[in-house]
Amino acid sequence: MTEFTEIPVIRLGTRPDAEIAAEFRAAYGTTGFGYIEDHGIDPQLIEDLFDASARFHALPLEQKMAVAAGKTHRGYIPINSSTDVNSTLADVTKPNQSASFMMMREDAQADAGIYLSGPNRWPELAGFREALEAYDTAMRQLGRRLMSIALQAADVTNTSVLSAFDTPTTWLRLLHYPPQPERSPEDLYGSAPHTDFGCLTLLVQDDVGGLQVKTPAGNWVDVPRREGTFVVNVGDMLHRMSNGKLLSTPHRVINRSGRERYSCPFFYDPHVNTVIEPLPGTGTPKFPPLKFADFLRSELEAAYDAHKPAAN
Ligand SMILES: O=C(O)CCC(=O)C(=O)O
Ligand SMILES: [Fe+2]
Repeated sequence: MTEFTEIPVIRLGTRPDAEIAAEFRAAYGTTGFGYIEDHGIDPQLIEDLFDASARFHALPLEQKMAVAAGKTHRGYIPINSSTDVNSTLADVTKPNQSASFMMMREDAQADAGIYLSGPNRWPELAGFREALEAYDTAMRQLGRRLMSIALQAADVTNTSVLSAFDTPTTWLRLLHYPPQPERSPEDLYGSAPHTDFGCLTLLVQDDVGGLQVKTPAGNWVDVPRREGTFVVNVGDMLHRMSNGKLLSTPHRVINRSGRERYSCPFFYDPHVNTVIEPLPGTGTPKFPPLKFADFLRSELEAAYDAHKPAAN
């Protein structure tokens, strides 16, 4: 694998997809991360989202716990309630030092045949739901465009898998990282080393910093905010679909800035009942087929207290 020292920048705009796909292939075949600029998302939507996030996290704990996330993974996920024990990247024993609000796809009701389906849990906070829904709608379009580019980048010859994104699995996560004490233990993380488990992650963050990406040689490269861009990375499912051509790169967050840090990743994934396998055109399959729901269940049950089989 090729060592890297910085995160590449890819401009979308109105350039032909084939041109963008070539750059995508170069970036995601080596770093697995990129800054995507000229992406067409209205900056006002992002401003409103951060405003909604700050107002939510500032609520009294009791009000946040009133919308605590359960087995459908929607609502408030308090600090110290998830530990990346499945990580093969570090011996993770301490829970992540972050709290978050999770919005997923809005389903009228939970369907037993569709893992994680159900309605969102909304706090009583003026304009909150509206801000998240407007952002989610815009991001789905960008996610879809980037998925299509990613498939071209991986030489996929039959793109019928895109229909698995007609009813996508989406996760909009409003993360809050309190400052970690200067002298906190080495293995205490805002977010422990991990890879993302889905297809694409599109992240906006404030200017506090703390996100780092691991290089093949084991170095950690900082990924600071770059104005007007999203940090976009490939997850484990797209890695498999591309037959390993696009990389799902380990990353982590350590907030030793002394300041509060806010970030908002949007995860764009296929329907949970999709079978994930190397796609036509990508070569001799290096991965066996896998149902996305089965993979998600094992990941969430291992990491999140609310998903442990004994929890309700
Ligand atoms: O907060 C960040 O910058 C990254 C968060 C992250 O890696 C995740 O939620 O998967
Ligand atoms: Fe991540």
